[in-house]
Amino acid sequence: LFLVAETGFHRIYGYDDCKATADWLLAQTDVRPIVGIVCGSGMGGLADTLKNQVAFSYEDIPHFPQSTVHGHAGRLVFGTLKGRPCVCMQGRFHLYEGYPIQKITLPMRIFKLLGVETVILTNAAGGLNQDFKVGDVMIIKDHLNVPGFAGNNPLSGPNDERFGVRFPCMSDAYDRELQQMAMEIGQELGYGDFLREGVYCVLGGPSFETIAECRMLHRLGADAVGMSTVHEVLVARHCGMRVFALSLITNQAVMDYDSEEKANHEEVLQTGKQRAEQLERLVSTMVTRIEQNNNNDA
Ligand SMILES: O=P(O)(O)O[C@H]1O[C@H](CO)[C@@H](O)[C@H]1O
Ligand code: HPA
Repeated sequence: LFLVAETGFHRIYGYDDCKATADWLLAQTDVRPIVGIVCGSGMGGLADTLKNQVAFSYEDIPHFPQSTVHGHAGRLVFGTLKGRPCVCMQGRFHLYEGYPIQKITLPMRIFKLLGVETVILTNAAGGLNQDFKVGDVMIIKDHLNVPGFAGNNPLSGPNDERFGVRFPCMSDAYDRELQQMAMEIGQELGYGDFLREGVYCVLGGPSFETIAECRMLHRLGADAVGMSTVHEVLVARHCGMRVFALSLITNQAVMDYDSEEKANHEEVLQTGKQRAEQLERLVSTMVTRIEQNNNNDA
């Protein structure tokens, strides 16, 4: 049994497996989602705001990985946000959980085959930009893919043209219209004081960064650092979905040897709770304004 589980863990799933999972899900719900949402650490409350829910535990979904991190419930929730059909991952997967990088991102391809056109990703991140405060929400405008520098890219391996091209462009990874829309909605909702934009840097984790690493990343142009999202963005863009992503700055990255601060996951989850309601309002308002069939040129 152990051997079977081990083999399953490392198997790379292809188009037919993704299609089988998508068809399995579509057979069990009438919801036909046009927006897919991924909840970051401590931000799973977003999924609870969906109406007319049909929810699946990850362990019941064929080929789906399991959530292993506190703050990631492990449920795929279908439903509507202000009348718009959505699917929401209440819990995501990370490299440090030990999954192959292609498996972490498998849900993006399933989203695509469910009919999703726009993906909204949220994450918890450490603030590197010295102007950022804990509780700030950073609209991601670009990323630094550090694991990718070492060849750790979910698009490595044979390319299946049914999903996308061998060499996808990433200079337009984060949809500019959606960034603009988020800024406008944020202003309307009175969130201007804590709404920022910037560059997100992904690392492998699970250890938090050293002081020297934070200083280096900041100098390289990163405004926030985390352990997720970028892999999902690469796969979502590869198969032509529009992407919007935001980071909740849950802690200030430690950049100073005199600091007594220590990064910890409890603080990350706690900050998530404090901003939960505003994040939910921002995302649900965005969903109501996202037009259908906007990604045909992608
Ligand atoms: O990126 P999300 O899933 O929000 O989680 C972030 O929070 C955890 C660390 O506290 C890491 O997993 C980091 O990536
Ligand atoms: N570093 C990396 N990942 C994180 C952090 C951090 O400081 N905070 C939340 N996720």
